[in-house]
Amino acid sequence: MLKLNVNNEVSRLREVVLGTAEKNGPTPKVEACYDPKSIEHILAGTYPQEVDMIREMSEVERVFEKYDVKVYRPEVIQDCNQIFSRDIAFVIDDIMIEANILPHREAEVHAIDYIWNQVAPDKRIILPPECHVEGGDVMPWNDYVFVGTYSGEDYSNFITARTNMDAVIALQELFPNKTIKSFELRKSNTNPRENALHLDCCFNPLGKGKAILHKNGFLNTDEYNWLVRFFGQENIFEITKEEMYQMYSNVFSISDDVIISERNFTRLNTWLKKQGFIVEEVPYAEIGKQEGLLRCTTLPLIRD
Ligand SMILES: NC(=[NH2+])NCCC[C@H](N)C(=O)O
Repeated sequence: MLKLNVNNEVSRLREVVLGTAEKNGPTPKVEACYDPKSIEHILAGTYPQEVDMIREMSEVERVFEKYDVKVYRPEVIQDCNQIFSRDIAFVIDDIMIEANILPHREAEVHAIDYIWNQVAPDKRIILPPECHVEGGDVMPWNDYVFVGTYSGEDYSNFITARTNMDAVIALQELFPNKTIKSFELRKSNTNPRENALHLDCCFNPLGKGKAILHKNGFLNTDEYNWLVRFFGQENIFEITKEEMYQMYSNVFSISDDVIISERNFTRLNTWLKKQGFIVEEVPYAEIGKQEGLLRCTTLPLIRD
């Protein structure tokens, strides 16, 4: 049996799922895409190649090996995009919740059934079907769980809106001892610079009390300000619209002081090092073309 344990985003990582770009298939048609950044790259002829993405992900695997982190990969499904493992399930405390993911991505979920089946049955949860939720929107943070959502009446028009209020309420019922704190995110199906696809596209809590934040990703200023107060203004690394587009907030913490980041994120990496973090820099720019980065490709199972 797998004894899961994830209470926050930064405690020392022991076991993790890393997505895969194997057999990702050819460049998709625009109509088959579910985020505006992928569409942009298809139209520009710069959509990432499978070989390049496989190479980038193996660099991340190498970093995990260096830190003695056990890595699981999803079972490969022919012609299926399985890069963003973050969204297919998530762990809070010792409970694994299978995501009620965008129907386009449904097939991805069962590629980790072999992990799911190792979790004690009373620790596996599937929320009712009306609860839409993806792991990129869910961040356990000790007594809190931060959740990105969109509750506009036009929710169903947004293929970029993945987590609804039904899920927020269901999570609160599931974890009565935690505070589920939700944040309304800005959504755009067409402009990636105005689209916070998931909470981890505009916010990431780090070790040492620090956090990365992008104000425009939030629809509600009070909710943004709540985070600023929670972490303290002096601990926030505020990113620009362009940096959000580059996925600066989507780094991944192996521990309180070790962070995996993209090697071209110069302004961020310089700041992180100045704060005393060890920054493991990897090439991930090809992965980034599909509106996800390091946090999105990982699904932590066990942290200390
Ligand atoms: N946790 C995340 N931010 N995941 C990014 C997923 C990106 C993927 N193209 C999608 O639209 O679903």
